[in-house]
Amino acid sequence: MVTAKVWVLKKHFEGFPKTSDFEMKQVALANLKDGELLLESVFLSVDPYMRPYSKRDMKEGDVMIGTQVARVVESKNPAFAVGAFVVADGGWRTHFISDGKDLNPLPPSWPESLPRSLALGTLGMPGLTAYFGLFDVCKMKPGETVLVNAAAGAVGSVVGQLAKIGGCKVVGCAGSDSKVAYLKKIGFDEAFNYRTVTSLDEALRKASPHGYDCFFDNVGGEFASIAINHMKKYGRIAVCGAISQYNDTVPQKGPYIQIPMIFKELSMKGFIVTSWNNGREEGVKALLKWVLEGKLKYHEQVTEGFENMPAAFIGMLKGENLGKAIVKV
Ligand SMILES: NC(=O)C1=CN([C@@H]2O[C@H](COP(=O)(O)OP(=O)(O)OC[C@H]3O[C@@H](n4cnc5c(N)ncnc54)[C@H](OP(=O)(O)O)[C@@H]3O)[C@@H](O)[C@H]2O)C=CC1
Ligand SMILES: CCCCC/C=C\CC(=O)/C=C/C=C/C=C/[C@@H](O)CCCC(=O)O
Repeated sequence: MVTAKVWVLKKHFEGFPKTSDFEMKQVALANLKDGELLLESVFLSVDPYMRPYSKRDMKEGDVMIGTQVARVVESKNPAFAVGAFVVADGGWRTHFISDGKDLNPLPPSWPESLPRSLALGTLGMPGLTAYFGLFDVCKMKPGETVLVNAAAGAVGSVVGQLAKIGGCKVVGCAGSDSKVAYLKKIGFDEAFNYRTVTSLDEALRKASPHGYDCFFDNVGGEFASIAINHMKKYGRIAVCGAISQYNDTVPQKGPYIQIPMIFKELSMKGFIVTSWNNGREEGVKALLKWVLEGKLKYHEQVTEGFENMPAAFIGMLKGENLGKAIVKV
């Protein structure tokens, strides 16, 4: 009998999550039934969505939601051989049983040169978010100017590079000078540290005096309220996330956006990447091609040890990650 370690939400978050909000437990797994398979997590993802989704979708005592790259260790399901790797949404668990229905197999042709953890980042949900958000929501065109915040993160760093591949000028912001240096290294035309500039308004104007055609918003809040005034006429805003608001105990009250929306005749669209689940294969194929061509660089913030999942999650929310935050079991 296999005993899994799991992390449960001991107490709903109030403001920033604390390690005391989590509790590690041990769960004895039953023997496999026909059609089932036993999976062992190899890499686990920590993502911003877990913060707001935990409030909406979880009750105290539930196993934390999340995804992983897992290896098949035992199988009574002919579609999955022992040793195969899959992306699963098994939550924060070291081992779990699946009936095979909600698993995304990694292609057997996965290049040996690439870490399988990329299936949680650049070649997975965050990378697909950038891909579909930029091409289908922003509808960027060559020669345009693209703005992206949280630009050194899992989604933002892909957005900026895809925009460069698409022939655009790219402006990004991040929360440290080292992240800003990384952005310039991977090809951003302009980048600034939003925490240290004296004026966001001035920084946005200096980076692109004629404004922005596309704004890929990962942050929301005050930044978005200022950035909207720098949009060009007929600009497009892809509302991807609002991480500056996820940990609010009292909702922020921003300026109202109707005047610039009307005056500049802007388009603003919120989106969730799972709406493109049918396009997953197309997206991963395109992203993989660019990675193998060296046009799409990736960086992973790897935390070692299942016991460190809460710390990795909290660290990501506080900006301690460069690129995709993952936990290596
Ligand atoms: N709509 C969708 O389907 C999806 C939406 N998302 C959203 O995209 C955004 C980025 O996700 P992801 O790339 O996975 O995460 P990241 O890898 O970018 O990590 C989160 C980053 O957000 C930044 N951040 C945290 N707090 C603040 C704040 N108060 N103000 C400004 N920046 C902040 C930090 O970077 P910094 O150093 O720059 O502060 C931190 O590193 C999130 O809002 C997420 O919810 C992600 C996936 C799918
Ligand atoms: C409850 C309010 C939510 C407000 C918006 C918050 C966050 C947006 C966001 O970050 C959404 C992310 C969605 C991610 C979905 C991930 C998993 O469902 C599946 C990913 C597994 C995979 O296919 O790789």
